[in-house]
Amino acid sequence: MASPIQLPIIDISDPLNPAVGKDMLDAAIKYGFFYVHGKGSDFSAAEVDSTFDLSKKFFALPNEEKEKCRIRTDNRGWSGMHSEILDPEHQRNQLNEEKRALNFGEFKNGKLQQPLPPALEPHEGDIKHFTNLCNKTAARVMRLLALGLEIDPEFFVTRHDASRGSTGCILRFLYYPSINSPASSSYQHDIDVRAGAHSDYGTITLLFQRPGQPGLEILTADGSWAPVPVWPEAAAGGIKDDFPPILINIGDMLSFWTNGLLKSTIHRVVFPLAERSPAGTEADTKPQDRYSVVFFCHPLNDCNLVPPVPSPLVAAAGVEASRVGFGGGAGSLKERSSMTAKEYLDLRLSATYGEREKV
Ligand SMILES: O=C(O)CCC(=O)C(=O)O
Ligand SMILES: [Fe+2]
Repeated sequence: MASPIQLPIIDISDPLNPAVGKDMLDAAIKYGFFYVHGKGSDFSAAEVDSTFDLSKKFFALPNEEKEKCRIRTDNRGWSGMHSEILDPEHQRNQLNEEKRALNFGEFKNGKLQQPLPPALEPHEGDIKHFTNLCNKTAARVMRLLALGLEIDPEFFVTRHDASRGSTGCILRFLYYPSINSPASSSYQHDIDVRAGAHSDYGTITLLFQRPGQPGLEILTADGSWAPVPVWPEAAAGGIKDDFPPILINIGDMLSFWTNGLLKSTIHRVVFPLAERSPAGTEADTKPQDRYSVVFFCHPLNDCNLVPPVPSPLVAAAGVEASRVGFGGGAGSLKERSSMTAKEYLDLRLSATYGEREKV
């Protein structure tokens, strides 16, 4: 297995700094992944902590409670184990996709458009607040990417402005039980993963992780899997964050929209290496549950992704778009005169959740 990858950590406190935009763009082209410091983002450690507390509270509820908000075709709600197969070609064992998720969709007049279990109802405002912060920090990142691309810094922000219509944005709580939990006791490390290899569907994704709960890996250019540290070493120097830096990745839609210039990198979540040994042989290793909080950013539903982003860099890149938009069958940009964000997302979701309508 590859050693942990060292991704750049970017200070987004000034979202109109062109030099920072260039650094961010370089990382988006090279890795499709980078961190941003919590300092200079819109989040405080307390806001991140309390969101993880809420997630823990939700997943600890009895299943009958969670059943009330089971996920439907609109991609909102709770999914228990094995209801999402991200990598159907390679996953076959029952333990695959050993994760639980709760997806929150859009708010209208301050209200979520989906049922919540009673335990979460008093926290609807907190969830809205956290979603707003995600949108604000995403806007910083999008302004910087636009600067890097040498286009109007508001290009992406106006096309993601939820006050102008509906978007496919999702805030997601994830919970992966540890390897020692009864459900995962038949674990086989060569085929069992927590979340299968996939790329994200939207434009950018924000990922919040907890110290001591690693597991994310990205597929590198040489075809090996590289672990992505929760708290990268470089973060220790310079800016002192009080929660792990936020990991940002480019999704398929932004890759498609930039004609493949920005990279949508395949990633997965595994049981950390130290845990993948027979129980009892690694005395120091305490298997950990993993909680993560993810925000998938999507443009307005009717935003047209064709023609591509009007950047001289996109035009100059001349990427042949035969497989841009991995996984969704989006095909070549050249074959389509129009593709809205909603059409694109529907293509991706039907590939991942094909069976859900029958549940
Ligand atoms: O939990 C994680 O670290 C990543 C989750 C993820 O990649 C996803 O939900 O798309
Ligand atoms: Fe992902």
